[in-house]
Amino acid sequence: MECSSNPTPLLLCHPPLDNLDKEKSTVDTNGSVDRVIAFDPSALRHQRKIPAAFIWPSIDAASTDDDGLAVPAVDLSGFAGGDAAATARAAAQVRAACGAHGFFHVIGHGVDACLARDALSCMAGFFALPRARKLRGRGRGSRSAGSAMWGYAGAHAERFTCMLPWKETLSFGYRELGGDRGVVDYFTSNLGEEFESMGWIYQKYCKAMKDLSLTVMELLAVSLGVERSHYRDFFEDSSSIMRLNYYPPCQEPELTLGTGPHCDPTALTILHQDDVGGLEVFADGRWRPVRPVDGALVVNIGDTFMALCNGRYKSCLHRAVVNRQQERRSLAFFLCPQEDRVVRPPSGNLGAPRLYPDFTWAEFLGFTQRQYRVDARTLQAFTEWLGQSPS
Ligand SMILES: C=C1C[C@]23C[C@H]1CC[C@H]2[C@]1(C)CCC[C@@](C)(C(=O)O)[C@H]1[C@@H]3C(=O)O
Ligand SMILES: O=C(O)CCC(=O)C(=O)O
Ligand SMILES: [Fe+2]
Repeated sequence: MECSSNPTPLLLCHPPLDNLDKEKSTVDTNGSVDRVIAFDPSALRHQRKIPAAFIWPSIDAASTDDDGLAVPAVDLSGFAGGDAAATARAAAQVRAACGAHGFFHVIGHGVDACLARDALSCMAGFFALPRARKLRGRGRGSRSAGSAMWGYAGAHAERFTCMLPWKETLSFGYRELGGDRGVVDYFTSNLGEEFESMGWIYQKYCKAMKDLSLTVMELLAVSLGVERSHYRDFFEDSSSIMRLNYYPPCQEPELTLGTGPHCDPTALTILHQDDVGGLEVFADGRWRPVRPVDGALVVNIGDTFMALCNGRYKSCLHRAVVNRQQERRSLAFFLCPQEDRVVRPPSGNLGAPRLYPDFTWAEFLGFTQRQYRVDARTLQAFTEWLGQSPS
């Protein structure tokens, strides 16, 4: 199973790489472009055709093969309980999946089923609000790397001019700090006091995702033959991104995409998708659905982990398609290193030569916010750009 071949080596509506200034790579803004459209699904619903800005090249859109991707269901309960045979089995499953395409399901993960259900269902209340109200969720205050990404976005129309994704998102940062109510505060200060209970749901959900991602980090270490706590320790002070994705039904789903083809630049993604389906992975030269499995969460390796394991495990191209009939919801928790931590593989058995230079998450995040690449080369392009830039 190979995921590296590239269906569309395209760069989306952005300035060329050479125009980038390394000094500015850690700041949080994305040289914004003229706004072309306000994504309001309730108004767009009444139009027969979708606006041209949402149309993707036919090579990208709607080429789904029905052949679902084989993703193992990795049971974490035995591993977490210290069972040696269960650990060996889980590590072997993860090794095979991550060496091939980087996607697997986790079951027996210990995330409270009611919390997971509430986190998926309560986002409906937010996305049903009038657009002006949702825009209050744009976020304010934080100057940390990536904070330009925080808040509500309708089709990213304020960032891009063409090939817009057919989705609305609400994004916010997550960091485990004393007091642990950063998410609640984000909701109440940006959306209003009436969003406090929703804030608590995501506060608890993010904590559950952080704990789960550290468990997965331990399993990844075991599977790679690295000291068990190595990656867990690295991500203990992580500063992650939580994103709520809402994909409205679309009258011309074969012309557009909910999320365009990309590799997650982050370290690890835990995706909780509803039962509609839409996630697809580019493996063995075609787009293959990852079908929803009740109670399972989808985990995938991102570019930053690929660098942390010197390319042993793959960060694979994926996307989300939309459909005519049903809205779809997904929750993505992106585990990211603390901004200034240096990303480098552990010395020892992951071997030389090094495939990627040292970098920090702040540098890489800044790069991705200027360069959204609809191909599998983001990390490669970043590496080349770092090499070219004066240090
Ligand atoms: C660091 C990130 C940038 C994106 C959100 C997280 C992880 C994945 C990235 C993204 C989903 C890749 C596809 C394009 C994108 C613009 C999107 O459709 O949302 C990306 C995110 C982003 O830059 O906001
Ligand atoms: O919604 C999905 O299924 C995938 C979304 C995704 O890949 C992302 O947000 O990075
Ligand atoms: Fe993704």
